[in-house]
Amino acid sequence: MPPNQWPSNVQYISTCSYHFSVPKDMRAFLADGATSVEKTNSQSLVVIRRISSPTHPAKGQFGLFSTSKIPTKTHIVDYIGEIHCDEREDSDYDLSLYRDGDLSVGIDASRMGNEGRFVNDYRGVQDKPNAICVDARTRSGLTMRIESCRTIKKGEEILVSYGKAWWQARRLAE
Ligand SMILES: C[S@@+](CC[C@H](N)C(=O)[O-])C[C@H]1O[C@@H](n2cnc3c(N)ncnc32)[C@H](O)[C@@H]1O
Repeated sequence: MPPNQWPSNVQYISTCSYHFSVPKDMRAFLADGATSVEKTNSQSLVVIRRISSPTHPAKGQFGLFSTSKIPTKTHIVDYIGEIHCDEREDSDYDLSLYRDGDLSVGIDASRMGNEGRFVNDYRGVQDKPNAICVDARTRSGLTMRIESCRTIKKGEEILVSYGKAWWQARRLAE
């Protein structure tokens, strides 16, 4: 069941979907170790909320907020979406998962995803991120996780760094 505030034009999924642009051998590598659908605790640790703070640079959009105190180094939620190898220049929901020479693998949550797609960048909100994106081999294969990098208070927004390259690419496109 999609959580509250879920947009009707985006498919809610709980495991990544593979786009046909992922070559067969790459797909086998990424899915290596996948056994069954991994149960996530996403709905208990985070909630999607509209941002109302007038000073927040993403005011009016949505963000991800903690529902309870989260200790440091805790797996908060997976970043789930469409695993692809084609260009997604127009997507603001595309994270890099893996690179093998010229082949780059991303997770794009613009058309399908889970709560992870609502994580905002810390820039303009606070001095440092309180969470990080890490790749991990889990029972779903190679995935991207959002983990706390310090204790997060109940009700705090979960904020990562998208990386300088992510912002530079968008500035150049403007
Ligand atoms: C992965 S989405 C995050 C969720 C998004 N806020 C939403 O409501 O769907 C990335 C987009 O969020 C916005 N965003 C995230 N962090 C931001 C920040 N620090 N400053 C300005 N905009 C931000 C930008 O519009 C960016 O393209």
